[in-house]
Amino acid sequence: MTNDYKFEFRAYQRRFVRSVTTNHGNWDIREGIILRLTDESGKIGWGEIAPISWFGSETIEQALDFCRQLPGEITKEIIFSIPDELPACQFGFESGWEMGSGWDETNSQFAIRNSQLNKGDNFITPNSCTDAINRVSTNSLFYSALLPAGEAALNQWETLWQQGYHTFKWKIGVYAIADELEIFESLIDTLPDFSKLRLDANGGLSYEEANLWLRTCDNFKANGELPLEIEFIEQPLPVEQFQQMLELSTSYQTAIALDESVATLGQLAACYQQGWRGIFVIKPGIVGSPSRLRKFCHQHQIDTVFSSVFETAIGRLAALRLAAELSRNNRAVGFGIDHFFEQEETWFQSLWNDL
Ligand SMILES: O=C(O)CCC(=O)c1ccccc1C(=O)O
Ligand SMILES: [Mg+2]
Repeated sequence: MTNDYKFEFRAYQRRFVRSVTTNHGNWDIREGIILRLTDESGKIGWGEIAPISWFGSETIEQALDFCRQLPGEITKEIIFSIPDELPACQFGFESGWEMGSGWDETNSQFAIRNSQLNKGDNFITPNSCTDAINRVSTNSLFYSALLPAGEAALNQWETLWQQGYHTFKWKIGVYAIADELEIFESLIDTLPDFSKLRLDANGGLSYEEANLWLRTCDNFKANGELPLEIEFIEQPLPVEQFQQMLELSTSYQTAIALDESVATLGQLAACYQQGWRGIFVIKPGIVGSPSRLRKFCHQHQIDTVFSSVFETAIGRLAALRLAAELSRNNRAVGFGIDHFFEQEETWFQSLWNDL
């Protein structure tokens, strides 16, 4: 058998049920690429390329250009030599290969802890990805749910709590800090005991604001009145201010998680080299090559939180597989279903029906 795979791809655009609001503004439509690799024995692997250029990955146009210049038949060598400038492509192609003909190879190399993905699972359709997700999910992972920014969080957590979420993430740095601190106090007062709260600033705080948030969180903790835990503040400062975040991480009790700063594997390695031993948010969809991510995580026992890039079921399965395999410290994964897309059942059929 040769090393050749038939390569097909389709670009997609999907509207979020609800707009995602961060300190960068509103995000309404997810654009990405679904790819299919078929080997000579007919084994199929689906992959997803879901870039977030404002977060440090390639743009959707760069990813499309890359796909368009490839021939209709590609090799494993091509898949494993995609340049680092295209991290979402590295993820999409490599995980597509793993799901198809690389499935046995990667599963024997890296036993999937508790995930109960069946050997012989045949991912003929994305629906089978969704089935597999349910098996990975219910068996080994806790989920964090994303709350809407601002006051809307106060009305949203309860529904999510009833759905079984106990860890919540709330975006900060979106509105004036005085207003957000006030909402924060109400949120803390109303969240049930033993819930966990993550605050994500998306790099949108000033140094003074970051200190104020950390001090406020530390005070809540010191007062001991919190049966709820503030798990961490995520990416308080812009990527360029790494040294300040390093300093903040040693000055406060409240933990800091880097996200934008470690968007790609190269950045992650650089932050580790420069002494970061706090939490690393890993978004597999844009971090780059899964095999190199595995190698890094096995070599350096870093504290990780795995997180979605709001991909569809195809990228989500590959990302959750990595999370189940590489997560430590039992931290909830940021793959809440809060911003799911419209027309979940039919979009794929219409995307691929001309093949
Ligand atoms: O991490 C999570 O809990 C949910 C995912 C999330 O917040 C996110 C999703 C897409 C782009 C950026 C981010 C972010 O963490 O800032
Ligand atoms: Mg984040």
